Amino acid sequence: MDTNNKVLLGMSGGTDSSVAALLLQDAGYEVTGITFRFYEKNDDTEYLDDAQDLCKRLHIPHIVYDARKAFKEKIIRYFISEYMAGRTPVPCTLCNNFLKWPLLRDMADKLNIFYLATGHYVKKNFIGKHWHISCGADRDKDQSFFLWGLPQDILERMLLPLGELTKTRVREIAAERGFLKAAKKKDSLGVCFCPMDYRTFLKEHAPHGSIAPGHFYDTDGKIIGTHEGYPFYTVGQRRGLGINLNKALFVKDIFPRENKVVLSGSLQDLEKNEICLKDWNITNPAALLEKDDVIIKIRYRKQANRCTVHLTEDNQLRVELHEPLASVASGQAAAFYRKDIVLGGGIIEAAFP
Ligand SMILES: Nc1ncnc2c1ncn2[C@@H]1O[C@H](COP(=O)(O)OP(=O)(O)OP(=O)(O)O)[C@@H](O)[C@H]1O
Repeated sequence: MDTNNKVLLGMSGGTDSSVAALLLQDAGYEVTGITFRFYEKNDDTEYLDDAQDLCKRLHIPHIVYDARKAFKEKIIRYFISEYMAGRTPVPCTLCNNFLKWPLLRDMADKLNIFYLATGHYVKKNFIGKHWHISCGADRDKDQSFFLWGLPQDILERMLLPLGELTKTRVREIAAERGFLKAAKKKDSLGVCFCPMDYRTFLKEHAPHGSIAPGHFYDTDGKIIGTHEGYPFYTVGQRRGLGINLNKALFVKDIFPRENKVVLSGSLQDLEKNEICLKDWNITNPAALLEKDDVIIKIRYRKQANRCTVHLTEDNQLRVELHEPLASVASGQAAAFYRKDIVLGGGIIEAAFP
C-alpha cells in the first residue's frame, strides 16, 4: 500500500491510547480510532463509551469491531488448553502478535489507511534494512517483550507515540489537555480476562471434571503431599503450593497424564542450559543466529541471560544458554535482545539441563 497521512489507532478507552490519539493528531495525522471487542467481563462496555467519547471530543471517526469470537478461539481456548497440557501460556504475547496487530493491519488495509498505532511503550528502529521493536523510554512500562512476533509489513507501518514518554508524563498530558477521566484511569493489570487469579478462571472454564486433586512427589518419586490439580502449577513456582516441609520447594516437573507435580528443594535442580523454541520469529537472521552477544528474556522483568541461537536443519531454534537458567516453563515466550533492540523470539517447546 502507498504511504498516506492516515493512521488507524487501537483504542482501549484507557489512558495510553487516549494520549496516543492526542499526540498523533498534534503531529498532523488524520487519525481513526478503532476499538476491538475482545472480552467483556460482566458485560461491562464502559471502555467502548470512553473511547467513543474521546474520539468525539477530538472530532475523529471511531469504529467498534467485534472480535470476541476470534479472541475466544485464539486466546481463551489456547490459554485453557495450554494449562491443561501442563504448560504455561502467554496470552498477551499471542494476542498482540497474532490477533491485535494483524487485525489493525487488516482493518487499515480495508480503509486505505497506511499507518497503524497503539499506546504501547515501545519504540522502533531501522537497522540493517530491517525494522525492529526496541524498549520504551519508561523502563517500568516497557512492553517490547510482548512484540517479538510482528512481521516487517506491520513494523514498517507502526507509529508509536508513547515510545519516548514515561507513564507519569502521559498522565500529565491527558490532565493538561482536560481529559481528566483518561488521566486518572487505573493501569490494566495482567491478563485482561483473568487479571488476578487464573486458577479461579480455570476452575470455571476448564472442561467439567478435568481438574482433580493429585499428589506432589519429590525427585526420588516419593509422595510428599496433595495438590489441587496439576493445571494450577507452573514450573519454577515456589509460593502457593500449600505444602510445608520447613524448606523452600519449587515445581520441577508437571506430568498431566498422571496428574503428578514433582517438587524439588533445590533451584539448581531446575536449571536448564538449552531451550528449543517453536512458532519463532526472527527480524534479521544475520543479526541473531550464531552470535555470542545476544540476550534471552523469558520473563517480562528482571531476567536477562546471554545465549547463542542456532537454527537446526529441521527448522527449530535451539538456544544455548551461556549460564544456566532456572524456572523455564514450556509454553512461555522467549524474546531475544541486543541491548534495547528486539531481535525475535518464540514459544518455549522444551528445555534441557
Ligand atoms: N480493545 C482494544 N481495542 C483496540 N486497541 C486496543 C485494545 N486494547 C488495547 N489496545 C491497544 O493496545 C495498546 C496496549 O494495550 P495494553 O492493554 O497492553 O495496555 P494498556 O496500558 O492497558 O493501554 P491503555 O492505557 O491504552 O488501556 C493500547 O494502548 C491500545 O492502543
